[in-house]
Amino acid sequence: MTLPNEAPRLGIVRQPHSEGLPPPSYETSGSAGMDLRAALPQDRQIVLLPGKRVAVPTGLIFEIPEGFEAQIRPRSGLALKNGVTCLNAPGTIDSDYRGEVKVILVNLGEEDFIIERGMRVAQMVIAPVVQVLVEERVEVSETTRGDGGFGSTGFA
Ligand SMILES: O=c1ccn([C@H]2C[C@H](O)[C@@H](COP(=O)(O)OP(=O)(O)OP(=O)(O)O)O2)c(=O)[nH]1
Ligand SMILES: [Mg+2]
Repeated sequence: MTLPNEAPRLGIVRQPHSEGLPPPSYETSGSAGMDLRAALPQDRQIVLLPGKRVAVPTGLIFEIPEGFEAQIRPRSGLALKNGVTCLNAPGTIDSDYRGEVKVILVNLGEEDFIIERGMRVAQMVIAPVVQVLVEERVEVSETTRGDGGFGSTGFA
């Protein structure tokens, strides 16, 4: 898939344990996310027991363009088939983070879940971020909603 040359650029630096794994890429031309792979040693699996969580290494360090973030989100197939999801979804990768990106998975299913090298465990969406100035005020403007929330408009 080819993107225009002026598209924002995500820099990736590999750590040794991700050598040989395919880099993140869009699976289809309209994909919002790029899948992230588990950078485990060939001979090491993670057995994620029901109810347990783990930080899965990706072996990747990112340089996210300024003004963007990376969101780490679950894959729906793993969620539906195995009950495995990202515990902190969406995980936030700050543009100034220079450590290894990890995927925090939790097993909400009933069976053990085996994670192997190269498995696509989550997806990452690059999204624009707006940083705001915080202003302390005496009051906020009136609205029709006011302080109604948490189901105040009904459910049907
Ligand atoms: O799923 C995730 C979430 C975060 N991070 C890394 C990148 C992110 O920039 C950093 C901090 O994440 P966050 O702000 O969510 O965690 P925190 O608990 O607030 O830590 P900190 O005090 O370092 O901000 O940790 C990951 O590798 N994977
Ligand atoms: Mg933080």
